[in-house]
Amino acid sequence: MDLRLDGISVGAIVRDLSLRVPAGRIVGLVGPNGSGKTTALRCVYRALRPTTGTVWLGDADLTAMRPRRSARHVAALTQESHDIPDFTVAELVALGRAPHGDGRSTKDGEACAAAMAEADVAHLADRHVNGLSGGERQRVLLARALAQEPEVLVLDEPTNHLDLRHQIALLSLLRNGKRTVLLVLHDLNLAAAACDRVAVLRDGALVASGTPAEVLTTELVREVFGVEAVVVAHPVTGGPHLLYSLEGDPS
Ligand SMILES: Nc1ncnc2c1ncn2[C@@H]1O[C@H](COP(=O)(O)OP(=O)(O)OP(=O)(O)O)[C@@H](O)[C@H]1O
Repeated sequence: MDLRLDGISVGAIVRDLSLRVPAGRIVGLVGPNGSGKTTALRCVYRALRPTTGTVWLGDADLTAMRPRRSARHVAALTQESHDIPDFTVAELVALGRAPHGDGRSTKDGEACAAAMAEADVAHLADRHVNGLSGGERQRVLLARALAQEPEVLVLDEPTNHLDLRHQIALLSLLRNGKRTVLLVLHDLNLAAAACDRVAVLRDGALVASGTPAEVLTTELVREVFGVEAVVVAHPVTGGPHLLYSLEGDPS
C-alpha cells in the first residue's frame, strides 16, 4: 500500500509537506539539522498529530486509526528509545508482536526468530538490553520493528551507532525486502545507495524530491547544506556519489 503524507503541517516546524512512498519503495528524507525530518516522521508513527493534513495508508486515514490497528501496518525505529525497559532481547523483540495478539503463538515465535536473525541479534537473545552496546541495542530495536511484520517501516537515522558492516546490512535488508520504507538519513551517500527517491527538507518545507541522481547535485548540496560537493558516478553501481573536502584542504 502507498504511504502518503498529504499537506502535513506541525506548527511552523513542518510546513505543508506532501510526500508519497509508493508500495514497496524506499524514500529517504534528508535535510540539515532542525529541518523537521523527525517531526514529519513522528506524524507517521503516531507520536504526534499533525496540526493540519493527513497521513494516508492506501485509502485509510492513518491519523484516525486506532493505535493497535495502525501498529499492525506501520512499525518504527526511532530516536526515542531512551526509556526502554530492561528486558532481555528476546522479551523486547516479542513486544513487537503485541499488535497481533498475546505474543505466545507459534506464529509469534517464528516471526520473532526471523526478525532476530534478520537483524543479527539472535545470539543476544538472553542478554539484558541495558547491557548492550549502542549498535547492538539499535539492532534489537530493529528486530522488534521487524517482528511487527509491518507493511510500512519508518526509520529515523537507523544507521546511527552501527558499524560499517551493519550499516550496509541494514540498508541491504531494506532494499531486498518488500516493505514500504520512509527513512531519515544524514549520510547522503547511503541515501543515494539505498533509496528509490530522496526528499529534501529545509526549514520544514520540501525543497526537492526525485531520484537520487535528480536530487543529489552539487547545486542542491551547496544551497541546502552549505557544503561544496563533487558528484561522481559510483564506479560499481553508477549511482551518484558525493565527495567532500574539509575546509582549508587544497582545492
Ligand atoms: N516538541 C517540540 N517543541 C518545540 N520545538 C520542537 C519540538 N520538537 C522539535 N522542535 C524543533 O523543531 C525543529 C525541527 O526538529 P526536528 O527534530 O524535526 O528536526 P530534524 O530535521 O529531525 O533535526 P536533526 O537532523 O537535528 O535530527 C527544531 O528546531 C526543534 O528544536
